Amino acid sequence: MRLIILEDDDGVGDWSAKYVVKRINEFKPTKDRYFVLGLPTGGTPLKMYKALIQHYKAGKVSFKYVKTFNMDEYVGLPRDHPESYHHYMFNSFFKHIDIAPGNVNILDGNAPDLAQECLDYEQKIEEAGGIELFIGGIGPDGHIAFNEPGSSLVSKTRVKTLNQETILANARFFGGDMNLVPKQALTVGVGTVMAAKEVMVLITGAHKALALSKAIEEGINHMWTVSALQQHPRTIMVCDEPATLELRVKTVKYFKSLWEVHQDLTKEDDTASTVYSEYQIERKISQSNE
Ligand SMILES: N[C@@H]1[C@@H](O)[C@H](O)[C@@H](COP(=O)(O)O)O[C@@H]1O
Repeated sequence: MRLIILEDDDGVGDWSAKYVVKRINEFKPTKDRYFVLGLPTGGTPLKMYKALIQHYKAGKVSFKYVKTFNMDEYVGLPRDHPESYHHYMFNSFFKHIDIAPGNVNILDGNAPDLAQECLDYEQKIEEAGGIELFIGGIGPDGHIAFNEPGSSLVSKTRVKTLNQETILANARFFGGDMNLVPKQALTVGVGTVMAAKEVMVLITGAHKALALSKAIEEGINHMWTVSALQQHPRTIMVCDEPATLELRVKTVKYFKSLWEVHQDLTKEDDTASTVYSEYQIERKISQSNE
């Protein structure tokens, strides 16, 4: 597992966006070979989405051959509700980039048969060839997606009842009123995230410090579901300084000593630059046709 420690949440947004750009460009997606990206919601990834939009506008990346799968969605919240994850994703990211709507996948929390919706979602991920890079966020109780404490670590996409802590944490998005937060959600499972080829988790703020320490310094435990990632061969945790408050000094020192190596992870190589220019050419052609 890698732990990238940045000064603040701006640093986390910038670093993670650069990493996504690099991974997509290195993959060189085409119409016959899509890059499959797993995406989170919440306050934490907003800066990454902003930075990705800037990279897209600067012609550094295209999402034309990218398929996305979101982690979760509330049950029973209308799709156009300002706090639905459909609404969040469209407004914070999708409407600003060149992704085709048909390549966006978000669980439908209003589906007539929720269990079937979850089975179909797993099927769609499989048909897309599996997730290349799953980006996630965590709750202060260490849940990944909506895999609350006690969730099975091999779980797949399913309906989950949210616990009090999550409802309380998310009440800030519903005018501070816990009663307005949906009590259930559809979520990919821990096993769904584990099946991705690579996972990147974004963690910012002192309120996530205990969860981060449980995730990396203690054993795998279903009460801190993000800790399952210790068994994933390719995981990157990207955090800010406040999130490291509960870590041991030697843990922080160790990961900081790898800074040079970590910086290299976002550097584009020569081949990737060639891909940029292909995108740029394509963009120029389509702009001149507009
Ligand atoms: N289901 C979402 C998670 O997917 C998200 O990671 C978490 C953290 O959100 P925030 O980034 O706002 O702290 O919130 C919710 O519980």
